[in-house]
Amino acid sequence: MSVKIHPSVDNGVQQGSGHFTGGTLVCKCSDRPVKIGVKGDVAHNHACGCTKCWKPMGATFSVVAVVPRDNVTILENGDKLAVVDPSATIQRHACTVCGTHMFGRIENKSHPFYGLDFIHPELFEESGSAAPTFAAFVSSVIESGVNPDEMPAIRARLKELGLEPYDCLSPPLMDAIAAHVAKSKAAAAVAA
Ligand SMILES: N[C@@H](CCC(=O)N[C@@H](CS)C(=O)NCC(=O)O)C(=O)O
Ligand SMILES: [Zn+2]
Ligand SMILES: [Zn+2]
Repeated sequence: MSVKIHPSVDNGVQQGSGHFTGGTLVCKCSDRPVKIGVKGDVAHNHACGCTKCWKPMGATFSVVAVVPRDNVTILENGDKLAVVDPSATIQRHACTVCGTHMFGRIENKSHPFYGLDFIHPELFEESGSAAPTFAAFVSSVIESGVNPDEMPAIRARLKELGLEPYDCLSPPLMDAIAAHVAKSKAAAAVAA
């Protein structure tokens, strides 16, 4: 049985054009779709295996990337949006009709990723945005019902696709989080 990761990578990872200038994310509704404008290219695009990130039907992983929050605008039918879990760090604004997550926003100003919104590049009407480069929260797919015995094949497939698997985030992102924490602690010590 072939291992399915996500429809946008199962036939090979499509590289970005390198000059994507932005586009429109569109939900799955045929009537009054939600449209979100995004300026510029995405960064840190990756497959995420966590239970919270939105996945299309049949996908084991989500594909999710970040963009500066100031580059994200609700263009059409924003009245259909609602936050999935207001208690979550990432406030995922989803279409209440089709369930598609349109953007996830961090409102906690002291969070290491404050200022970035999480989006799903497969929802772009336009092609060419930067490709995924790693896989995060890989072990978490077990929480969604994947048999632990399948994990070696899933990790092998991710590696074959060039998506290095990590059970948390990639080393550069973990380093960025730790650097933010260290800086905050140093600032708190000076203020004390
Ligand atoms: N094992 C957990 C991991 C959840 C998790 O920590 N997800 C990461 C990656 S998206 C995160 O930053 N979550 C913050 C949030 O969901 O608000 C799950 O699968 O539910
Ligand atoms: Zn919708
Ligand atoms: Zn996730």
